[in-house]
Amino acid sequence: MTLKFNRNQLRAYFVCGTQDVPGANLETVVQSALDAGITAYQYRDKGTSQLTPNERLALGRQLHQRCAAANVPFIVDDDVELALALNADGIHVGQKDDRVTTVLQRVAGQMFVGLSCSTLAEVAIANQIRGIAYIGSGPIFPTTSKADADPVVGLAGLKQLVARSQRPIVAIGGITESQLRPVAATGVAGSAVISMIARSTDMPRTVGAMLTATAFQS
Ligand SMILES: Cc1ncc(COP(=O)(O)OP(=O)(O)O)c(N)n1
Ligand SMILES: Cc1ncsc1CCOP(=O)(O)O
Ligand SMILES: [Mg+2]
Repeated sequence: MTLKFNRNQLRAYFVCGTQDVPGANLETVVQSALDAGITAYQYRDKGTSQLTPNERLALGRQLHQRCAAANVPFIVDDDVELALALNADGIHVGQKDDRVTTVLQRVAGQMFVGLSCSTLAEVAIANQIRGIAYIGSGPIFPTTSKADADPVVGLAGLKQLVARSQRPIVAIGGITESQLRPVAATGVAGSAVISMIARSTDMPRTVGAMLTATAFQS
């Protein structure tokens, strides 16, 4: 049985793959983040990842087990067949991935679906599609973690997207601890980050700051 979506899962959303933690063990990093209190984990293994498809599947099984033990949703990025093979709790797709309507039909209610929207036009279209659980919007600030990132949205742009969206929005892209409160003040349900957690020297403090910033959002 997969975990059902609720917007509080977006409060401290960790996105990470092997490419983001060179020289480290992704399982160890994710377990530390779970112990620190993340509310969602997205398995986004791509780009310079050196894993074979079978290795990616095997690692995904291990990561899902760790998330399940912590009652934290395990979300797969992009790859519908991998998400189904892992019985993931959710999948996240972007505007350049499989069409979200196709993904919704393919997963047929087996998992929740998140969609990337970085413009008002994309949000308006998403509002018309039944079944989308949440929206990921960004990059809010410049990022070095995604080579093909869209233009920077900024806090003012994010506020406009929140006002237009009928689904909860999680902000992503270049978010640092000093920006958590200004990001939360736009009305988003939370922040999704790679570097801020993956490179943290004090994960309990970092994740705690994410949770504190969104403490009174729900
Ligand atoms: C929570 C969240 N928001 C946005 C993204 C970006 O997705 P996408 O635009 O498909 O880009 P890639 O991550 O696939 O490079 C995300 N992954 N998660
Ligand atoms: C996956 C993704 N989508 C938009 S920006 C981004 C990268 C976020 O990484 P970081 O938190 O290190 O900027
Ligand atoms: Mg994608």
